[in-house]
Amino acid sequence: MVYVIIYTELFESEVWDMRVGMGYDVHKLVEGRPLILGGVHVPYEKGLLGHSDADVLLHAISDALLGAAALGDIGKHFPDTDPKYKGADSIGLLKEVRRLVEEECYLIENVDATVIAQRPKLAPYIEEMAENIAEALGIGRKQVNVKATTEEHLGFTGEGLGISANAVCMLTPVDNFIYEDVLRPGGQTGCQGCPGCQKGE
Ligand SMILES: Nc1ccn([C@@H]2O[C@H](COP(=O)(O)O)[C@@H](O)[C@H]2O)c(=O)n1
Ligand SMILES: C[C@@]1(CO)OP(=O)(O)OP(=O)(O)OC[C@H]1O
Repeated sequence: MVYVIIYTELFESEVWDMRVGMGYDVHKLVEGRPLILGGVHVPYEKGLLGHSDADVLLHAISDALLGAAALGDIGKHFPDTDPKYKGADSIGLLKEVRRLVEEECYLIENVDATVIAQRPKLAPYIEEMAENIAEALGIGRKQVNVKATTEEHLGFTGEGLGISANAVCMLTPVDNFIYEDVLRPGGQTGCQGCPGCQKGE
């Protein structure tokens, strides 16, 4: 009962500030470049063109996270005019996005993303992509979902001219977990009782 009352008060007092974010990115497919998606080198006759490694999936996820934390977008933090990011490994950029999000005292609840590619078949690589993303973000494997779809030969992705990706995420302020933990009957898990991430595991 106390649990319900305090939770109701949290909702009413705006402390319960969950945030959603969405991200979208697209890169052109060209010959002579490796195809990197979710930090996985996917064997294919073409790769994505970009200033960085052009990992369209990680860029969409980065933008979703930055959006949820009201931190702008990937281009603001890693400008494509900066030689520092030439050929950049987007897993490293995603880790930096995580740092920025955590600096704002948010925990990442989940990430869900879709890669839109007519070819190649991505199913064999999806698990490794999700594992890479979970590791870079310091969250559990079950907090990440990656999907792939074709666009039924329609439009620029359907014609194989490029690959795009969409992502959404949810963040929770660290505060909520402190309140939840105080109220949680029984045991405590994770760092100092915080159940929000796997940092201590
Ligand atoms: N590049 C892709 C695209 C799709 N898949 C998998 O195939 C399923 C069916 O795709 P549709 O576009 O016909 O809906 C999809 O759910 C994916 O599992 C893939 O592996 N690689
Ligand atoms: C990460 C960056 C760095 O140049 O990568 P790009 O390969 O330029 O990719 P894009 O998604 O067009 O923009 C994001 C850039 O900030």
